[in-house]
Amino acid sequence: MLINRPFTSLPAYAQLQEHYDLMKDRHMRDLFTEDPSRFKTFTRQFDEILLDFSKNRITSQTLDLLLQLADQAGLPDAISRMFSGDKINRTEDRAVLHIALRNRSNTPIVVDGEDVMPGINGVLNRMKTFTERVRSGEWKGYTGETITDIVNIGIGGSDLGPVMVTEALKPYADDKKLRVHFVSNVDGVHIYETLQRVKPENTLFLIASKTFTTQETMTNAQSARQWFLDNGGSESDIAKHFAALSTNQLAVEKFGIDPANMFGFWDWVGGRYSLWSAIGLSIALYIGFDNFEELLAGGHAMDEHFRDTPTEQNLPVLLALVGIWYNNFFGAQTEAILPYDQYMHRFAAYFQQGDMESNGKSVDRDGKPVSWQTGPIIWGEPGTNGQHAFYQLIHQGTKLIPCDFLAPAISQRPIGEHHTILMANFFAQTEALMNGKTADEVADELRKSGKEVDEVTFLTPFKEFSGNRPTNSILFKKLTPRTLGSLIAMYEHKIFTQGIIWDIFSFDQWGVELGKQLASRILPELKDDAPVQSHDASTNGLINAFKALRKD
Ligand SMILES: O=P(O)(O)OC[C@H]1O[C@H](O)[C@@H](O)[C@@H](O)[C@@H]1O
Repeated sequence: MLINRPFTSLPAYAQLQEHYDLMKDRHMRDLFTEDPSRFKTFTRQFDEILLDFSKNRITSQTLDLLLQLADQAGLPDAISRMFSGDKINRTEDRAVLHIALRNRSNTPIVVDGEDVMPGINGVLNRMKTFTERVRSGEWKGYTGETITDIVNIGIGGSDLGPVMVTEALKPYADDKKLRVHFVSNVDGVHIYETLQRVKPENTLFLIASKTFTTQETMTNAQSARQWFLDNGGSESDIAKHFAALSTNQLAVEKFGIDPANMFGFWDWVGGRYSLWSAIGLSIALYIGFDNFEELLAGGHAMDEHFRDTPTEQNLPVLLALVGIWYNNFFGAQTEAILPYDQYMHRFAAYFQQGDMESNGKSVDRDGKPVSWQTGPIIWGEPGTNGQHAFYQLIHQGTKLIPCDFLAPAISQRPIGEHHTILMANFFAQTEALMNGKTADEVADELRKSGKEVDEVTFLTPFKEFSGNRPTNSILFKKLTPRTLGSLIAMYEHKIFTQGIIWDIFSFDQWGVELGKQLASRILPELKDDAPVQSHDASTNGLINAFKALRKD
């Protein structure tokens, strides 16, 4: 059993509340002036990743109290339970072992009396052989031609991870062996547009679904299958063009996919943590198996750091605690993830699911409603695009938005001065958010530019920046597969840590069920034009309006 003590009853919680009263009006500008070694105090290094969390509204005392909070919530024990295969996902009665998928040291991890590592290594070996056969051209389609295009059909965790990683690691696919495409939305537009770009004889479809029952994925998979049959392929050719990534062998066989083309995983892999499993096959095909292994190695290195490093040096724990400070004491509702790397343009979208599906919960581990805030709203876009879109609100709006800035020191595409300019923006933004610009500075500038006294008085409040807006800076050498693996695992463990401290279950996702159930109830009602009356007035009204509108 995990320790579950209501978050607000932890002794450090009350101390942090008192401490918040002392901190809430303190400006980071003053904290930096008072402590010249602040950068040193609040930076940590892991491999080629530097975390600078000095631009936060914290002092050493804040950090001490937050660390006590983690300790009192039983974090060290929770970590060891996860790593040892305990069934910490209680509402689904499952272990949580995405860490086993990337356990490159191969130490046994036992679930229900069985070491899971041989099974994991077996699937990895099959993925490797398959990847090499397809990439080398040895695997032939039904006309004898090689495969040029991979279409991954999946949604949620069976889509977002592979999309994010294949985008982030595009430079590692420079050998242009294969193109990858992703179809997720049940909107027919998505599969239509994708199929426009591929030919049946050169295309390999990966049907990616943990359950193999997800309506969107099954609908898209059936349409892909039909398209294949309508455009030259036959039933007996399916085996050359369809593979399944799933835990559900029966459903895979029922669909008509050769079990030899099925890559399995296990119920202890959560969908949003599954890119490390067979769900990552599109990644391996795209960047090659060696690079996929490097990704796993990076994740594993972060796992060891998370498990073995004292909390005050532990990157995921520190990120989690700083997040809790704003979420639960300053009342911040959201967190922005802002990668200054165009290849990471789906990183925030990926962790939208990672974080919000994990910690978007409102009952504690005893099933009682929580009286404190849990998971934040996660959002973000790559810099510098965000700067010209929504940063105005981050700088001068009424909301406090803690931001993570991420950037590589070395660009994958060093062209002229681009990267230096990009990084100048990165540093300028975090500096501006911290320092702001005082009324005196603004007025002085206006006077120097020749403005009259009245104009200076009028304009000053609009041009003033309060500053004191928190950021973490995460700087790394280069976006290699290994570093990306570590960054992903770092955020995964941040989410885990917060879930433990908030006393919630982070590995189930019951909240996605109701909408699914209702959609399957409504679907038959949409098949004819008869008016419906079985719902509330709004839903009836909308369905009936839709039925009227769709008649041309
Ligand atoms: O891989 P599957 O089973 O198709 O599930 C796809 C997605 O479905 C639901 O939205 C949730 O359960 C997600 O966590 C999951 O990633």
